[in-house]
Amino acid sequence: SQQEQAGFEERHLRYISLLGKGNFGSVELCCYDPLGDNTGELVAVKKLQPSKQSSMDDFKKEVKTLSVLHSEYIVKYKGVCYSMGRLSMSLVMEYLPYGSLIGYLENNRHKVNTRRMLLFASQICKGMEYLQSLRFVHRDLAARNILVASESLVKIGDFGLTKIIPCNKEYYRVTQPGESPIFWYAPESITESRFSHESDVWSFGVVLHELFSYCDINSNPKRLFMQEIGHNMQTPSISLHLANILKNNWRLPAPPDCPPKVYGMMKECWQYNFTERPCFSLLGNQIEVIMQDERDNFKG
Ligand SMILES: C[C@H](Nc1nc(-c2c[nH]c3ncc(Cl)cc23)ncc1F)C(=O)NCC(F)(F)F
Repeated sequence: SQQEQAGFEERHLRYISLLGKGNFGSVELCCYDPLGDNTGELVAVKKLQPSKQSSMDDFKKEVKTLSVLHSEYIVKYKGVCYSMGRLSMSLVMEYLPYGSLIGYLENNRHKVNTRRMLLFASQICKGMEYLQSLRFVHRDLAARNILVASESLVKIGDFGLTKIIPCNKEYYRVTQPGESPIFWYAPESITESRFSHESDVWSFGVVLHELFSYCDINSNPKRLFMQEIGHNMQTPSISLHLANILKNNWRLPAPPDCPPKVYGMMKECWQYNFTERPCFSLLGNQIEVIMQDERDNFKG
């Protein structure tokens, strides 16, 4: 849009409320009202906390990533807003009124049945398939990073850790440890910092688990893994323990009332050997088949 070219002017951005905080800064709900007559539009503004230069570089990369992504299953980038004389910048995105998937599932358990969850899962799958087609590795696929656009549409909403896989390789190796969401990480990501489309598939399996657990705090992946690890505390670091139990083939248990075929799909995503994990297009097809079964059974 012409707005993207021009950029958003800070003086027309009116703060409404804080939507949430991340380890980068915060996201605020604002009204962009250049005419000053309240005909403006609601936008989500991601403000970088004024900190070390590196986060500004990461932030610029995130803006670059988001600005090339065009998919109905990915939150829309609208532009940037410079302030403090181009010293600080904010990322302006579409505002999704239903909020993050975690909050939505907690408050709408009654409205979300198996078919609705499978619809959400297939949309996340399609978003990831699109991301993979551009050689992006998300590295932070989790329910907390999925946004709800409507009762029948979810979008991938955060690309803070997304990296591009170099052309001559099939994976991305990170150096900086940062805030690692290790309970969503594939074993090779925990032990070798190796990230790939296959490690994104592992995380997708964990998102499926969160979905079918209604993001219930008691079945949160971190809590379930820590319960398992807690029983055999030996090595000092949690990530080594986690890698250990995964190597010994312990996996998150099936969520209550989870359809067996869906739990089977999770287990496929959690194959220890990344070459044996399904790809997103195969997962997308499997979900469509289960959705059809659910429709048939539903008719009874
Ligand atoms: C830190 C911010 N946290 C939150 N954001 C929102 C939100 C509602 N509506 C939104 N519309 C566009 C955006 Cl970008 C965010 C929201 N709601 C609750 C939050 F805790 C965030 O970006 N979370 C990552 C992701 F967006 F993927 F959920």
